[in-house]
Amino acid sequence: MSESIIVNNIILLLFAGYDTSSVAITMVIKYLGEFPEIYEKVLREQMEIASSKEKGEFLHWEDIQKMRYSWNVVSETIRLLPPISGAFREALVDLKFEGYDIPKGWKLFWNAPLTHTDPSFFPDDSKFDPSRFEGAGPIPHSYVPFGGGPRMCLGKEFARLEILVYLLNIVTRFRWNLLIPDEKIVYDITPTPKKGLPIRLHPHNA
Ligand code: HEM
Repeated sequence: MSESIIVNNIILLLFAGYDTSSVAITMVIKYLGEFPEIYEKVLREQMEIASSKEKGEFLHWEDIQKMRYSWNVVSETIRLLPPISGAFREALVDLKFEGYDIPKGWKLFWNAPLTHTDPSFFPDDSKFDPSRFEGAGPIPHSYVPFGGGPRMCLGKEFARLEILVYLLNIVTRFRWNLLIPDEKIVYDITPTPKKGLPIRLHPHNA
């Protein structure tokens, strides 16, 4: 393997493993700032888990499994603002799709934001509604923030762990408000708040 391929793989791993989760956390902060009633539900769930711990006791795997509502909120966040907008696949055979002929060997880009806002899968698609993920949740391949198939994100469970642990730590300490309500989000590879999403933190015990 050439040095440039090794360097490229390392850079990709750093991006895949760091920017994606940090963008997801940023967007959760945005939505929780926008929807105080959803923040309250997350706080209640996280407080229940935090208060079941002795002082200084670490979180356990079972605690993460109890963060169901919180994960539904994260899932809805990355439905509306997926950290990665898609990836490439190669057509292994000639195929037809929606009236288009796609020859074998062509490269295709599957698009997460478009898939996630298809109203036949997600009625009232622009509404932030974590209850979409209750029960069986969306049908397979209609929800693809981590991709799908054999090349699906291999860091998904690690990402879930770090996002939920972060959420517990911030929500049990602070409320916050967004200093620029309706701040524009642009896709600059990943979704990026135009002005850096400034917030004001309010400690619970102030
Ligand atoms: C919210 C966080 C994350 C999101 C939304 C995300 C999303 C994705 C997506 C969409 C793909 C392409 C999958 C496909 O083509 O089907 C991918 C691939 C990948 N992700 Fe993630 N990812 C996240 C976190 C992570 C983390 C934390 C790591 C590593 C610690 C990681 C490592 C990778 C790697 C190595 C691949 C390439 C897998 C392959 O080609 O076989 N990701 N990710």
